[in-house]
Amino acid sequence: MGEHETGTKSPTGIRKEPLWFGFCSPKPLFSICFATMSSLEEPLGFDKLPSMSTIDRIQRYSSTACRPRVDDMGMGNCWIEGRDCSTSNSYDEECHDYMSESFPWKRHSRDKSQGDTLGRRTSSLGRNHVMFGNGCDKWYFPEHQHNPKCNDKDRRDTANKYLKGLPKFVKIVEVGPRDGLQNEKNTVPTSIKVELIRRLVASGLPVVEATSFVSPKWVPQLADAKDVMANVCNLEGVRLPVLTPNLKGFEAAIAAGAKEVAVFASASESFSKSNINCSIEESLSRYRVVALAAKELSIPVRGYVSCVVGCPVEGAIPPSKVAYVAKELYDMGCFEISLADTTGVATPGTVVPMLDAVMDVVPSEKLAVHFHDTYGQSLPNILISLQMGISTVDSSIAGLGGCPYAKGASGNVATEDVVYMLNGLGVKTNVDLSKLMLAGDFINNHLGRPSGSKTAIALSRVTADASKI
Ligand SMILES: CC(C)(COP(=O)([O-])OP(=O)([O-])OC[C@H]1O[C@@H](n2cnc3c(N)ncnc32)[C@H](O)[C@@H]1OP(=O)([O-])[O-])[C@@H](O)C(=O)NCCC(=O)NCCSC(=O)C[C@@](C)(O)CC(=O)[O-]
Repeated sequence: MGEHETGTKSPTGIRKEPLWFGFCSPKPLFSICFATMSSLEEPLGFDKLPSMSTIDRIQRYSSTACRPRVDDMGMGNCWIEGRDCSTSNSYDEECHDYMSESFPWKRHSRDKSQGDTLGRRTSSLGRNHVMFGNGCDKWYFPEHQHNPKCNDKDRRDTANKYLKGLPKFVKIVEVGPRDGLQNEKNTVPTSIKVELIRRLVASGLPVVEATSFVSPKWVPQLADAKDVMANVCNLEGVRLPVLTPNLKGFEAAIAAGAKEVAVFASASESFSKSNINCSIEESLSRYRVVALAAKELSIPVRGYVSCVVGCPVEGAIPPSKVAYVAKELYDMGCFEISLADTTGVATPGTVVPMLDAVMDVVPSEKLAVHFHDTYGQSLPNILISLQMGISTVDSSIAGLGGCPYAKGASGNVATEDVVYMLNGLGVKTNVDLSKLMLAGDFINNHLGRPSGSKTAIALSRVTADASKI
């Protein structure tokens, strides 16, 4: 079936006007000081330590907490679980030992005062290695073995138990300029989109989905796709895929300079109809035409499956249906299939069976996950996906996004939050979090509202506090 033949079919059903879920009232702009970012930009993973003032606070708190029996504390134990600090309400030697032994930052603070060994160690470990499962040489605390009180093996075993199998590197596919901005109530000017893409690229992101070559009637926010591409298509060191719903979109994308495209199917019949105005099978026929044309030009095609867990109309989606659509996309030549929880209803409990079904038919290294954060489940969903062997994650700067055709869906998981978590896990991304936050700050300033990233909000508060000291 020819593409245009398919594309001119009369609307089959429940096409609706776009539904907007953006924020309403502009808020005061953020002005973020990054002067001290370098020491604050990473989560406290095993290889990180808090500032000395934080250590002081912890010590102060522990000293007052180590007090004699207090009725409302029940058994008279120290607030520190399992320790009996029953002798004094002053700083207690026993508790001090306990703190020294149990919390890595105590040892780190000692190291720090002894020189820059720790600094060198953390920067060499940095985000580039997963520390679990490969033997003692990669353990975070080399000094640990010299401390007779430390039970190194136990901790290694615990880390192995919970974190082994995580990938060493996660490829982040930034979808903010497309998935994020397609859902904005007010169309963002082309120049702002272009600058956002440039800033995202500058942060080290390897893939930035730039725009969509879809009908401007349905997604007017991205009607400037051609102009956006004209300004970014020559950026180096990054891949800039664009969405193409049919051959018309594909041809326009290639003419505009796109070197990679993405097609988007759905595991929900209803969502397929409301999003692209055709059935799942019709969409797959269109995409086969696109995939064929792309193959002739050696253009890589990414495939999306939407509604992989739930659909706003149909409710729960069976994993077998997701697997079917994913396999069809894979078989037609998509080099990667992104599994999208369009409305953000997934939890790890539903992600596992869905991924399990898809992995039966598509290799895990060809899969990506794409979570929306409607219920705040994105990070646990990503973590469980990584544990299951996924190493490509879609996310959106500042948590921008949503789908005009998915009522109630909130933005994508924020890229800053994903990078922060991966940094904390020691998983490499090659993304510079402080530069990423500058990109987020840039678009938030333009949109006139705070970031949708918890990490960005927290780090900007911390830096603001630090700048007052
Ligand atoms: C698929 C169509 C085009 C069908 O649109 P249609 O109206 O059903 O079909 P049509 O083929 O009859 O076309 C109607 C008009 O659009 C034009 N047209 C046709 N194709 C194109 C094109 N490529 N670019 C520009 N114009 C196009 C076509 O030429 C015609 O123009 P007219 O004669 O009326 O002047 C339309 O429904 C559409 O553009 N849908 C896109 C919807 C969209 O972008 N949704 C958001 C994507 S997000 C998503 O899917 C989820 C994802 C990926 O983010 C993952 C997740 O979280 O789930």
